[in-house]
Amino acid sequence: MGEAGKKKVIIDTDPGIDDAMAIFVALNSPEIEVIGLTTIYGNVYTTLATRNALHLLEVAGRCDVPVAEGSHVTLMKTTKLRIASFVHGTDGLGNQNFLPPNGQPIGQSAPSFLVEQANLYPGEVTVVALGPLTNLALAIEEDPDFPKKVGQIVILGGAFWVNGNVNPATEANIFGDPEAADVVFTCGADILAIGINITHQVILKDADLEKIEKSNSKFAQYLCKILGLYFSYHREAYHINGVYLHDPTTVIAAINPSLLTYTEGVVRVQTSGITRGLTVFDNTTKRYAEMTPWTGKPKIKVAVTVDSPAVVQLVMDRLINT
Ligand SMILES: O=c1[nH]cnc2c1ncn2[C@@H]1O[C@H](CO)[C@@H](O)[C@H]1O
Repeated sequence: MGEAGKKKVIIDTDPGIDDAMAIFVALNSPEIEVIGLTTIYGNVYTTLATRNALHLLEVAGRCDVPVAEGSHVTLMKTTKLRIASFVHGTDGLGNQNFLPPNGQPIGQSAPSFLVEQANLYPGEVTVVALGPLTNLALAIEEDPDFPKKVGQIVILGGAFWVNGNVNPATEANIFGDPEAADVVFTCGADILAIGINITHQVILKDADLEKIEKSNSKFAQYLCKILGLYFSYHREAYHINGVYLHDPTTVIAAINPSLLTYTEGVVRVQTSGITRGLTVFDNTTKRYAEMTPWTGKPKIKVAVTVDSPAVVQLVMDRLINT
């Protein structure tokens, strides 16, 4: 049943510790109605992403939210995937080995679910994409009018004007399926890309974790169990006493875009060579002498600044006050 006045949101997710935080923030945000989760590989394989999505909905007491399983392979049908279990644990949720969920995904595939919902509520569905963009590229393949029917796509992906987190060139979600990312970025939909140039400014610190530990909220209690591994990974890999809030920041961008600023231009994705997965932004101010692969492609919004304290505060509020 639709909830009047609320933005309808589908979260495409590969849970994932920061995905768990993002899903909880979304479920506890009165501005939006989460109408479904779709799953994808990235932090874990897709089968485990589906299991974790169902599990997180059970933890939240929200088994009414449908889960549609997504692609197990890239757009080019590659089965050789890069899975970030070294960031999230082999179970994707901090190596806690929770009991399997009771729920089941719906029969429909993630791309079909995305197409169906965009047709049901034209212009009204926001897709928050937290993993590689395969499901969205497949939705566009299934229905070429999907970009016109979807409301907005808010993407956690890319490293704009900064180094990547997989290698100096590329960010993990884009690296996961560069061909899909190039299809999505150039599809003509209203797209807001949140790259790690933004999310590396939004850090949940040790002191925030202590506040979460003291909270009695069910989300906070649960997150205490899974956040330890994420903190130790960041200490080791980035030498920081805190964790980057990649996925929660992206959900906040869908809820309250005024906490970020953005610029507009054309984004293409490098699909070969040592820079495979690189996101290259054309600000479209230069009139190049020749046609380029960017020429005539639709512009997207790319976030350039973020009010980090406000985002962290909002994430904390939504996790602690339940
Ligand atoms: O070092 C890393 N390698 C691969 N994936 C990472 C790393 N750090 C974070 N993430 C995961 O990739 C997305 C953001 O790029 C987030 O989902 C984050 O959890």
